[in-house]
Amino acid sequence: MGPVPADPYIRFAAVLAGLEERSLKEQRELEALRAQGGTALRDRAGSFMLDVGPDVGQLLNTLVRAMAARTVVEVGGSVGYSTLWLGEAVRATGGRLYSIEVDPAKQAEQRDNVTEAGLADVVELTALEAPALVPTLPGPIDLVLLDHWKELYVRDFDACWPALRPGGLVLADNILVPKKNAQVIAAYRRHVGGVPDAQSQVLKIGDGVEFTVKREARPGVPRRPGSGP
Ligand SMILES: C[S@@+](CC[C@H](N)C(=O)[O-])C[C@H]1O[C@@H](n2cnc3c(N)ncnc32)[C@H](O)[C@@H]1O
Repeated sequence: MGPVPADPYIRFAAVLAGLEERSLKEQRELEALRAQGGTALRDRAGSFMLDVGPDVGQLLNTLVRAMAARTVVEVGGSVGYSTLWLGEAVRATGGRLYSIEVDPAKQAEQRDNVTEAGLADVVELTALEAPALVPTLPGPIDLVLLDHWKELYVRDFDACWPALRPGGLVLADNILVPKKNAQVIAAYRRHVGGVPDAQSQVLKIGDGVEFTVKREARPGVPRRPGSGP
């Protein structure tokens, strides 16, 4: 590594660019494995970044800034691509990002990337799963990103929801792609659609992101039509 640039944004952008280059290469490898068929893809899938991509990454950064989010939870940090986008924004809001990654090899890479991007002081990396982490947080959560194994979305939505502030957001990635998750994603959307103070909408960005905002409590007022699937 050469001399560390003084401007924190340049450090962040340089690490991000390296990860985007790696992601493009990995997408070509993933396509080749998919074409091979059998278990080739399943056997190797755990070693890929599987990142949200630049459009969703930038959206995450914009939302944290626009909401002045101070407590942000990421479930599924991988090697740190979305972590960097969220982390750069919480540095601007004076907040803190809690990023969960349960794979030790990925978390080690994530730590290197977060440190190299100059974000180690605002990003807390943990292997505590969401139901264990949430009770330890210092205050209400402003924003949650769910981007881990899809069969855990319901469990971890339920872990975060009671701690989310009114007006807070849960974002769930991979709502439209890959199609192999369609059933488990449909079950997640049905679950969230049944939560009385939740209002959801899917955006066709990246692999499809469901936004779920926590509505303010208004006893006796029925849920808005069209909220949820
Ligand atoms: C799709 S990748 C995350 C990509 C990342 N958000 C990005 O944009 O770079 C999913 C990650 O979730 C992690 N994971 C699996 N189960 C988890 C759990 N219970 N809690 C947190 N992360 C988990 C996997 O190890 C994997 O690295």
